[in-house]
Amino acid sequence: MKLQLALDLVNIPEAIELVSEVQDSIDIVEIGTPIINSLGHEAVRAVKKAYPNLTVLADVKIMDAAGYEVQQASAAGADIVTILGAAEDSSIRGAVEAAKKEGKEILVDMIAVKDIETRAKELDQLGADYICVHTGYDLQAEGKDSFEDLRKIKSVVKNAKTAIAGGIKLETLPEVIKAQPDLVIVGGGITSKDDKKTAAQEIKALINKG
Ligand SMILES: O=C(CO)[C@H](O)[C@H](O)COP(=O)(O)O
Repeated sequence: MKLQLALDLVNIPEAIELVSEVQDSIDIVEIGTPIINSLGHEAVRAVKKAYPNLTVLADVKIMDAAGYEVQQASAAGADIVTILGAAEDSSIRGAVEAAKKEGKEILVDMIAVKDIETRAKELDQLGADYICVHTGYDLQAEGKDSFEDLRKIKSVVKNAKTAIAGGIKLETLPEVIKAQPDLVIVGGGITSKDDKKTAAQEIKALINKG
């Protein structure tokens, strides 16, 4: 099980500083959608340049023109690029093809997908590298989580790695670990803490215990 740190509400210097505190505990750093929407791929480029050995995920949440979008994110230094599970099959195929060509990976974000099991089966067939259940901020505010969705995709996905995101913190991690995803994505559970290094270390230690 790997740990991905999601950076959503910081600027580029803050992102670089934050990663320096927690880099020993994380496997992947995500440049979140809000950063890319406001600062563009420059944020991906800067973090990859600062940490060339760290796997960088660009959370661009692609919905269309997927081959082109994957190329752009890859050129900026992303190792993993996200697309939405609700996108057309042709877009998913375009993303997977472009990623393969560049030696990168695709993470499909299942946010807002209603029939999680059926779509996860299809995405698995379409060649997604990761399928990620995700409770976005708006549903987190309503008290929702993705634990049941994770169990559902784990039961149908045969080839892709599985991931979970959305409001995960140390206290809820045991529930996540029970379902054994390949990747656990944590944003606020680390970034909102005063002592981010310790928060990341505690989360990583629990993940390592499995
Ligand atoms: O993709 C996102 C929001 O759309 C976030 O990066 C993801 O939800 C993880 O952050 P947090 O742990 O703070 O929910």
